[in-house]
Amino acid sequence: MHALVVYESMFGNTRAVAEAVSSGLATRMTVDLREVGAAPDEVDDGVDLVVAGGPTHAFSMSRPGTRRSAADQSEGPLVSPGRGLREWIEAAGPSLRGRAVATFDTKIPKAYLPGSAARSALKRLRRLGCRPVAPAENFIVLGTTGPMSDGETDRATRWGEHLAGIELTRTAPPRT
Ligand SMILES: Cc1cc2nc3c(=O)[nH]c(=O)nc-3n(C[C@H](O)[C@H](O)[C@H](O)COP(=O)(O)O)c2cc1C
Repeated sequence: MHALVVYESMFGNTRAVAEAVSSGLATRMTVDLREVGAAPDEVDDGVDLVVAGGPTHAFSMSRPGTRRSAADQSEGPLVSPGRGLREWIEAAGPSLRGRAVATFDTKIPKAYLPGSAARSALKRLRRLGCRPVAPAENFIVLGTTGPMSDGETDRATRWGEHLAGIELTRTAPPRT
């Protein structure tokens, strides 16, 4: 079983979540972890599960303008200086059809900031003919540049373990 984990991150928080999810998946699967700029536009046939995550920007997945705004708020180079998750999903779309997928995001838990990159990504993936294996998952940051809320990376590892379990169960050959 093989998983592809694709993440977008401005300040490093979503990258930390993606690494933790990957370590959870790796308890039962081989894992290829890719920053979105280095993710393949043509997803290999051998990939059993695609997990995609990014930061919530303006209630959804990032856009060029929100990434420029993030760059203005950053003291150093961005983790994902190029394209975002939205653009990767569009590019990889044809090769994602029929795949098992799960999505996650990072976001600030404020009532005046509804919306979720993970939910938007899952909606788009479903329209492309993908098969979601879990609800969109949010991981909490305490401010725009972080840090992650206490315990969130551990929870991300457990979520990765959970996903690996779902996928293994669903694709296990029938008992004879
Ligand atoms: C331009 C911009 C817009 C944002 N909009 C939202 C939002 O609508 N809802 C939210 O919960 N967080 C929002 N945030 C906070 C991001 O979710 C936060 O920066 C991100 O989770 C940090 O992850 P990263 O270090 O991987 O980029 C926004 C951040 C930026 C820079």
